[in-house]
Amino acid sequence: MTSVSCAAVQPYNSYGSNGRGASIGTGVSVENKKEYLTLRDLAEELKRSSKGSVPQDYMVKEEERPSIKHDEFDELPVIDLALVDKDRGELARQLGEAAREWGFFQIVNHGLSVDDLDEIQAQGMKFFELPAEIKLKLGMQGYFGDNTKVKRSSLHWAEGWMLRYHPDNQVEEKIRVIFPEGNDKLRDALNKFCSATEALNELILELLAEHLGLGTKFFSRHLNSQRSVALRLNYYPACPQPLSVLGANGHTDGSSLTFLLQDKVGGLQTHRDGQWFGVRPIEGALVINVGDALHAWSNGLFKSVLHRVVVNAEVDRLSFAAFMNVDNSLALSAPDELVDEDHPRLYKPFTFADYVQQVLRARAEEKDNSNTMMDGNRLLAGLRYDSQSKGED
Ligand SMILES: O=C(O)CCC(=O)C(=O)O
Ligand SMILES: [Fe+2]
Repeated sequence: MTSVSCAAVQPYNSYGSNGRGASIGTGVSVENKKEYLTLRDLAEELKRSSKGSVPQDYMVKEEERPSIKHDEFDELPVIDLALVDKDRGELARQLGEAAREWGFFQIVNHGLSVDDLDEIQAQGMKFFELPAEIKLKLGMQGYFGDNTKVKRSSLHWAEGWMLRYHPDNQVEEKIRVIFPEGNDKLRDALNKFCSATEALNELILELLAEHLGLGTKFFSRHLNSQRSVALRLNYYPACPQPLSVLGANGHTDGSSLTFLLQDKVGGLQTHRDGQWFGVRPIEGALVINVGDALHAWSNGLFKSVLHRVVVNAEVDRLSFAAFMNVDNSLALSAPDELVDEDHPRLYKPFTFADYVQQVLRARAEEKDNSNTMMDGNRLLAGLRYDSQSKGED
């Protein structure tokens, strides 16, 4: 895979800059930004020195500032996957309704135990706790958190580590960059999370197809050797001014489905009926959301919902996201079964590569760093039949 298609795996997290750069602004007492190589270093310094304030560059616009705190939650559907053996039809109904109504849901009894999840998170946290010089060895392609360069990730008050899992599993190779002698525990943790979520992805795509009355393999048939999976570890250090920053700006994912393991802290928020709602951390659960690819493929029936991350002043937060993407060349065309007079075909058939072009075009046109740029509805607008769009050429 080329680096472009690697970027394609998750447009929000992988493309371009949020334009804010990472230089230390006027608001911080820190003179030399190079002393604080990573965001974690800067956050640690702010924790130590009570006079420090968040650099201007990290502050978000007034209208984007969080109004709901990291520990205020709404109830998303929680779906018990153990139903698969008892009543597959009922499980398909629950998943389908959640994907249509909410675009976000949580699953329990999915096969990864609480101990497995704790171990995965412990290994992930150890990565972010490494000295800056070691993390920086990964370079700007996959590690987001270098404070000395213009920030290339749209994630904001966050460090991130992005690796490809399919095709060609980069886990071992990337681990060797930071641990030349290898690190079996970290490798096993990352591989376990990805392989388990890949299997769950296949099952859930099958159940969602069944819910829509399509052949079981309608969405999952592309999961062959060309399938595309990326892993992202997100680390959000505690921030002394949590209401002035965002851990992640509002965005949708480009995936078909995204599987998220969040820790106990909370901070993920979804947009619903014009408001933001916090996603409650549930021990042992995984959060799943529909991405832009599945939204378009289901003729808009499944929702790709805007989400963001808020941070807090007390405690760092960690999350693992596995993005289940579609192959660049796969034509995403809604099946005839989902099209009738009341549900006209919304999108022209497009490939994921076309979608990536849309994202790049939108980013190039981005003038004001507005977070709505990352809204799938806007990104996909040029691919709609009813658009007057510039996206047709
Ligand atoms: O950390 C989270 O809760 C969400 C992260 C996210 O949305 C992403 O990485 O795309
Ligand atoms: Fe996301």
